[in-house]
Amino acid sequence: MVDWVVFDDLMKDYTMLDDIPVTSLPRHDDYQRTADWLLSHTKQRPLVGIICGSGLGLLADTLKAQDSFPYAEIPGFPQSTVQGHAGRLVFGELKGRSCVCMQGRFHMYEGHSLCKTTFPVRVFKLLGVETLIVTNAAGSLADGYQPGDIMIIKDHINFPGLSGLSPLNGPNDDKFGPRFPAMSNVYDKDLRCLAMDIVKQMGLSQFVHEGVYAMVGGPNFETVSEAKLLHRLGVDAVGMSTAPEVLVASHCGLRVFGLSLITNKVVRSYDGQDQVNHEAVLEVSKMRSHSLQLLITQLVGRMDMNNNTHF
Ligand SMILES: O=P(O)(O)O[C@@H]1C[C@H](O)[C@@H](CO)O1
Ligand SMILES: Nc1nc2[nH]cnc2c(=O)[nH]1
Repeated sequence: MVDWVVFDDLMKDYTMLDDIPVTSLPRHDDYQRTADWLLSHTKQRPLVGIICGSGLGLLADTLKAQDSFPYAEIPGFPQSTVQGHAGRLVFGELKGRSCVCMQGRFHMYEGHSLCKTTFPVRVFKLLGVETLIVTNAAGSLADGYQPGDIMIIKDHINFPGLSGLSPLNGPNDDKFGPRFPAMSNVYDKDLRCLAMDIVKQMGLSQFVHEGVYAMVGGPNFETVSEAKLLHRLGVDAVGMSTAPEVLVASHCGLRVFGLSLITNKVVRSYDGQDQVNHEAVLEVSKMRSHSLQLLITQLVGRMDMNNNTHF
């Protein structure tokens, strides 16, 4: 079993762009062992996996017939350290459909390697999950977005990925997916259309957009010049997560749907006193998390199942 304390110790001498010590990367058996432990501790057989972003963990509390496990009790699972991320894996039903929900995710800025931040996604795959729903808190660049709005993610720009930081670095495990996965249609179009339909029926169209999410490394928020750059590049919302999870999910054939909750406008002017902070991010997440929960619940209830790619 992968021992994350020993793993972190081994990794500390390596910058992420240097040679990663291949022998210390998690292997298929490590993911399988964690999945087998979970399958032997719950009767749920989830087809949908959900990753809750900052302040968005309340969704997990709405699952029916729950079995929940603190990350610390799950063999091989990493631990989360960020406020607003409870650190529990919750199994249960939404609209009668079996789901597994990460109440708290892992971020690169916590000091985790990317294969560690995405460890749960491959465990989901081995549990039988077919569709991954990712959520996050994000700052908006797009004109017309307001704090409290929801963005259906159409595509992403993975800045760490563009500079060589990928959870898929190292030998490829063909049991999970191909060496060179395509990413051109990574956010499932049918699910995006279905979500827009639900949004209209819920009367939320005014608050919901479709746009491009960019992942930056964090943990700092953007300088004004960085914000201007992101805006010019066509980024609608920026955050510090999601892209690596989506990459690993797509690599192993999971269908992906993503939502950003806009918690703040990214400051793009030197005038004014506006300063974003994590507490404000959590506050706004809580304010709108109910609409986000309803949207996800409806989506899970209406999505078709058993139709994704298997390797
Ligand atoms: O886990 P997510 O991406 O929702 O968390 C966002 C990005 C940072 O971790 C944090 C900043 O407030 O919120
Ligand atoms: N990078 C980044 N992440 C966020 N998460 C929530 N708000 C923000 C933001 O403004 N910038």
